[in-house]
Amino acid sequence: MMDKGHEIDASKANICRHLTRAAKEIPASLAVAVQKRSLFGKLRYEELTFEQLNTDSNAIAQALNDHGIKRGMKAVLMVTPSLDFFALTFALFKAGIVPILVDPGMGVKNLKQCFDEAKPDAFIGIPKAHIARCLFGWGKPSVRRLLTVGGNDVFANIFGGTTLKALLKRNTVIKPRSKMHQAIDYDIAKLKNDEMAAILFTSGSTGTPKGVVYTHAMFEAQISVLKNDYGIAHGERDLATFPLFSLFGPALGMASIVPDMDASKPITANPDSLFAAIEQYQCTNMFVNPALIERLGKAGTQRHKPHTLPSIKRVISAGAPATISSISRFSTMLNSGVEVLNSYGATESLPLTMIGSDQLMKTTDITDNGGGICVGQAVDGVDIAIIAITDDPITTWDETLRLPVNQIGEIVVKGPMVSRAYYHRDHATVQAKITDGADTVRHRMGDLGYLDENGQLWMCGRKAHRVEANRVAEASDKLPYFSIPCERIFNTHSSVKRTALVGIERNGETVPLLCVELNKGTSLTDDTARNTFFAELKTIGAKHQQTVGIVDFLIHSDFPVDIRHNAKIFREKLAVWAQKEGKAS
Ligand SMILES: Nc1ncnc2c1ncn2[C@@H]1O[C@H](COP(=O)(O)OP(=O)(O)OP(=O)(O)O)[C@@H](O)[C@H]1O
Repeated sequence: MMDKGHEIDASKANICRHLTRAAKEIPASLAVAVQKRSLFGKLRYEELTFEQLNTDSNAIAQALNDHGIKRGMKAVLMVTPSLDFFALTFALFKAGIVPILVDPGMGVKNLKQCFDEAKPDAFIGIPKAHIARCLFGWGKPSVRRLLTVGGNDVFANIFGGTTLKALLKRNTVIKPRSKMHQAIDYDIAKLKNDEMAAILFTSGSTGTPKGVVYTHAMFEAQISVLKNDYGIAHGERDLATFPLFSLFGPALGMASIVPDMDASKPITANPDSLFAAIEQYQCTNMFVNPALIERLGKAGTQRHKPHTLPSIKRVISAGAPATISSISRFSTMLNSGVEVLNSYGATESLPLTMIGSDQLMKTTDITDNGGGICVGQAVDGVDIAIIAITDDPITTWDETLRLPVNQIGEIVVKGPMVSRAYYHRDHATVQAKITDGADTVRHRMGDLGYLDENGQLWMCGRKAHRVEANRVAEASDKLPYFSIPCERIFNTHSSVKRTALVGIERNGETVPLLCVELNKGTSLTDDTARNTFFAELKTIGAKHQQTVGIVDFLIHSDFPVDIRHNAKIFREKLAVWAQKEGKAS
């Protein structure tokens, strides 16, 4: 499913071809705008056209080569979204240098592990990233080249590198940045379709983050989906709140408008900055994760005069499950007919399925009754199969592995955006990949779900979060307890904000236990109130086959969740806590 009409030659893959084409076809159009908030709160914007972005990235690619960072090397990129971030990333791709992209929100320990595994040759970062690199010894054994983005020469000298500005000045062919926007040619590296183009780390919600090997063919497939399935066209403007997705903008001929926010902590974003950026550039598209949908929806609707977003034609939500209530609230700011498109996927393969908000609303009843979360139909070119649940590796694909419709199992995907391996994680690769013929690899998502008779995928939680407990006699089957279906049943109680299912050991047996976070303002002050509440939960649980036997409850004041999405509950941590809290209710 390559870009229809633009089939790429297997020996000439490089997504930068889209940028060079846009620079020729729409040179003066806006490619990137970055919002900055001054100390006094005033907003201003820095901009690049497609021609400028193309020229800047050519110049930087040449300067990187002159600095000794060359094709095939790996470079950590820890630069906050800025004009430099865009120009640098495209420069790395143009030069065939492999960027290593990590989510800084994953924590210091995980970051160290990522860098130890990825063995970077170069480290490119803002001053803060270099300070952390020195403090924690990130990449120490392998890094030979350092580059500081922002900051000054004195700082760079202390931390052992040079600044991007100095590098560009030193290069005799290239003018300083302010005068840089003049034609500079660079011979773009042509990578084989299966050659490593980037390493992207997963967020590590079920363990240590894993480095996913990306190829240009995968990026090409993602661009095709965004064009064909999502209908993104040249000339659009995107409010880009996720750095990686913001890079696709210029490759799609769409301007990326980057708001002033910490992309690794979306819930700390100032909604007014985002609304101002949308207004300023009349954005047509928004790429936001569920945490931001929640934050913006609340901020926009809970004010004297509710905010509206009339320029927006499409909202893409991805990365974690969004709640129907937050989508409904957010949608009141949109023109009628504009939908929030919910995407399902993972770092290893994205996007895989999509469902519009109108259709999603109609699935509420099934979700509330334990049918899982509907994540929609597969996008063009993706094949979804459900296989029996096992933690064992599966080496070779066989069609007989497919389970029939409506049966819950592990979600397995095949398609051009599906990665083939983890970087230097052979064990994880064996656990997650299934060979299918000579060239194809299927990816086991580590998620559970089922396909219905209309080909819609329903997500039932992570495989690692299922609870294999002995079912009580009333249960009609011997299935494990699945996290999302069970939790969504209990979440219907009006005092519940969210719940998390865990397994605890009691008298040598695994017992399902439900951790409960109460709605803000709800407190159960005495034992009577608590017992009444637990009795109500028990009644709800007893009504559904999926939850029969869940009779242990614990109230937790604030669930541990990932910083980026504020939605991925760390059930592993809760399980340890619940085990200690012991015999509840
Ligand atoms: N629309 C969605 N609805 C429900 N869950 C989703 C959705 N989109 C993504 N997810 C969840 O997020 C996961 C992908 O997240 P990501 O690639 O960031 O890594 P992670 O799974 O959080 O980390 P790790 O694999 O290291 O544990 C999916 O496998 C799925 O569990």
